[in-house]
Amino acid sequence: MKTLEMPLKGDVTLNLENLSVSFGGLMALNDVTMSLKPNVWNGLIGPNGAGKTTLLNVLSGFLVPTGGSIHLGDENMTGQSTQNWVERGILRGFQMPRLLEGETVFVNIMLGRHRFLSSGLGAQILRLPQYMADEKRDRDACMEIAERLLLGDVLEEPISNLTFGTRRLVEIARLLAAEPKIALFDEPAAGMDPDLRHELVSILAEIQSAGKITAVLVEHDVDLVRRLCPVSHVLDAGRLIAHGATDEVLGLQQVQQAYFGVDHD
Ligand SMILES: Nc1ncnc2c1ncn2[C@@H]1O[C@H](COP(=O)(O)OP(=O)(O)OP(=O)(O)O)[C@@H](O)[C@H]1O
Repeated sequence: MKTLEMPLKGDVTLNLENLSVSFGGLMALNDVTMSLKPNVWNGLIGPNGAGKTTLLNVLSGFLVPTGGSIHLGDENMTGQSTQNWVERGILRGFQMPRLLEGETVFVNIMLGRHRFLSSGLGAQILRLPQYMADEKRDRDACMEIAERLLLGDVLEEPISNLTFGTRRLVEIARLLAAEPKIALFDEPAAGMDPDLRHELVSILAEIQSAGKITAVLVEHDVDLVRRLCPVSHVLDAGRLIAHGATDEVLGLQQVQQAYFGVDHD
């Protein structure tokens, strides 16, 4: 099977400094400092309620932090809109896929290409050459991604006809179609049947080993984190309690205690 080419490089470091998010009195993130290096896949793990989804929300502009800062290279991204995050190639998936239910699989994947449209509305309506060239480029890119994500046979199906697992594949295809520099995955394989899950993990491993994008993977399955992420960050009750090489981090007593409830004393 053809390997997916991801043309953009995740060439900038995302630095989070003393990041906090509070909901009333609850600190969902508490003074979190971490660095996401270019082209590295980062596991983001921790028990339920640790703050993982909150962190993804902050890193995609869905939530404004109550304290601290985020810099993408030299650029201050703190509190920027979702559109600004998308324009910089920082893109996220959701635990529950957010798709246009009445539209086809192909139309949904094509939405990922929106940020590459260089021609205006007038050119689209008149189908001017620049628009036609953009459209062909985008259709070709989407076809390739759809084929690799096993969606070739359902391209014309409306989303409402699909199983949950296939919806998740469509959302991941849309994310990849947008050529992310930094991809934020929120338990991408959760809820999939074992065969589909196996396929998806192979595809993610292929993209990871190509080394062209940075990723954050929120995941409860530590074997999957071990396979895909050389580096991991562990949150517990909003605090970053460990980070470093995944195998080392998972072996730490503090992490075992927080994550698995295992006490070595
Ligand atoms: N919009 C909100 N309003 C109030 N509290 C919230 C909100 N979003 C999250 N929280 C709380 O913030 C804390 C962190 O939640 P978050 O969803 O980030 O955890 P998580 O690590 O992703 O958990 P899980 O693994 O269960 O998905 C939890 O106590 C949660 O109840």
